[in-house]
Amino acid sequence: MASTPATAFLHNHHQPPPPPPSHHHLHNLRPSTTTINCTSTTTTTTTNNNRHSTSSPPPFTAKYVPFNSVTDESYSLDEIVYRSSSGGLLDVQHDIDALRHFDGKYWRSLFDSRVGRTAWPYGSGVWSKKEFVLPEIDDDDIVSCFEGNSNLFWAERFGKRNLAGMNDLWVKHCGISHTGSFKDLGMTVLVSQVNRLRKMNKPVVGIGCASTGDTSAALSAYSAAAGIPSIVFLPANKISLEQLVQPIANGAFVLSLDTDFDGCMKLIREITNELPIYLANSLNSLRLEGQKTAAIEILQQFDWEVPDWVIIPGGNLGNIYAFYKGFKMCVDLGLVDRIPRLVCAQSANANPLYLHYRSGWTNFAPVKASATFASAIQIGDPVSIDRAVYALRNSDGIVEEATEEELMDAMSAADSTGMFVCPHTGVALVALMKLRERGVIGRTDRTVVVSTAHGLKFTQAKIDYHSKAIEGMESRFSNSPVEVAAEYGAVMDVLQKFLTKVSQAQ
Ligand SMILES: Cc1ncc(COP(=O)(O)O)c(C=O)c1O
Ligand SMILES: N[C@@H](CCOP(=O)(O)O)C(=O)O
Repeated sequence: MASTPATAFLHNHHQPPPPPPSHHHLHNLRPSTTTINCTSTTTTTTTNNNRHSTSSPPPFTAKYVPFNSVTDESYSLDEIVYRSSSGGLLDVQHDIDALRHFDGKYWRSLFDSRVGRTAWPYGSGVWSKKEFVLPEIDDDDIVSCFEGNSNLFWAERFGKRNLAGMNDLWVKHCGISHTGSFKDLGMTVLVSQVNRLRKMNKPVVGIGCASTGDTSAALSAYSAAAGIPSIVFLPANKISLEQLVQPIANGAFVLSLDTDFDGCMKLIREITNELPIYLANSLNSLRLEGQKTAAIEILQQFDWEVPDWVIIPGGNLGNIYAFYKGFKMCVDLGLVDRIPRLVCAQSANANPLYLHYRSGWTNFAPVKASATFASAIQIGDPVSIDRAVYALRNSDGIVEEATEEELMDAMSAADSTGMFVCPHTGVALVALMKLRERGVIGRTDRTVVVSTAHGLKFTQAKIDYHSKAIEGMESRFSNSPVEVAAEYGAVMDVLQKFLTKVSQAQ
């Protein structure tokens, strides 16, 4: 493996020069396949002997274009722009012809060669796919916490017990991550690009977002790592304490606003148009470039076999499109030959996409989202509605919804098989159960449920469930602590009863 130890510390300039321990140096090594540098024009060979081009590849590039529209309009990624000239969404478009200079086998081997390594920045699950993400950024400008590479967990017991023997069920734990949600995947890309823009003296004083708790946590952590001020707009009393403490601890400027997420989103859009604050919500298509790597990672974890179904909880609806985009790019570049069917799962209390789907995609109307235990998806007017509809229509997709009782039961049932998932994952599990019951998803279909946040962010919801404190909810999987006197006899008594009960059940 080629390394540049003498200059290695330069590649992680947010940290002090490295002390002697070798792991710090390792963390900053250049990649082993430096020959596929994003701007390389030299003859290319690889260390793994896959198909390689003997002619010079053109540089890999990407730009903003209007989303799903045929036009000449485009913008450099170094411009500060969130909307097309007609006010529509933007998309990051890669030079696919340049990437096609290499075949699918080449890209698969390259990405596989980077997994689990410490070479800066390719050890990150996002930056291991740098050429598909932000090909032109300098490695020194990247702000990464080595996000991604999350566990794709075989949910064997949940499948057997709760889905009548479904045996090829997987949970992609995107929430087991630096700040506890999938938002890290997109935020590393956005904050890295802002870091670059600031070095170019572009007018960015801080980065801002509206949030239901996870975007704000990721934004404040990555901004703090880069030394960039962050500003977060939170709907007062609508996010969990664990989520609230994250931006506070990371030193963000936190505004608690007497409105809901949709109200915060409207305000941040207006304010980022006026002040030198860069918008970090997924309206900004840069975020989706990072989030799409979760889809590529799933393919990689299945040795580049394509699952039949991927089920994703949806709120502001950027992520469902990010997954579509990741899968589609792998088809376009020959890494795989098809995409999975996508399912978007919503809380019945915040279900504008579900209603739109049920209307046959005829008329979209925002809703007033009401309180839900899946609080991070309490969103009634999703900014990425057009992206979501596009993703679902092009993947033969389905939208499902889950009631409060359904989602809490599903979350708790999953926890009782050894997971510790968030309520949003509960929403996705309900969608799976409904589609299995209707026979849409088959018993042997390979299915991935995307778990979007860490369960530890939602402890109050779990405590309320297990203590049967939720009005009108049976809490059928509750498991509350037994209060018992600290005496040998009392403890023996309850334990004997417990052991009798469990042996009868076995
Ligand atoms: C935990 C969690 N799950 C799911 C979502 C939905 O993602 P998206 O807004 O991209 O649809 C969000 C945020 O909205 C979230 O924070
Ligand atoms: N759940 C999100 C809502 C905002 O979504 P975004 O992807 O558009 O930033 C959050 O955690 O804030």
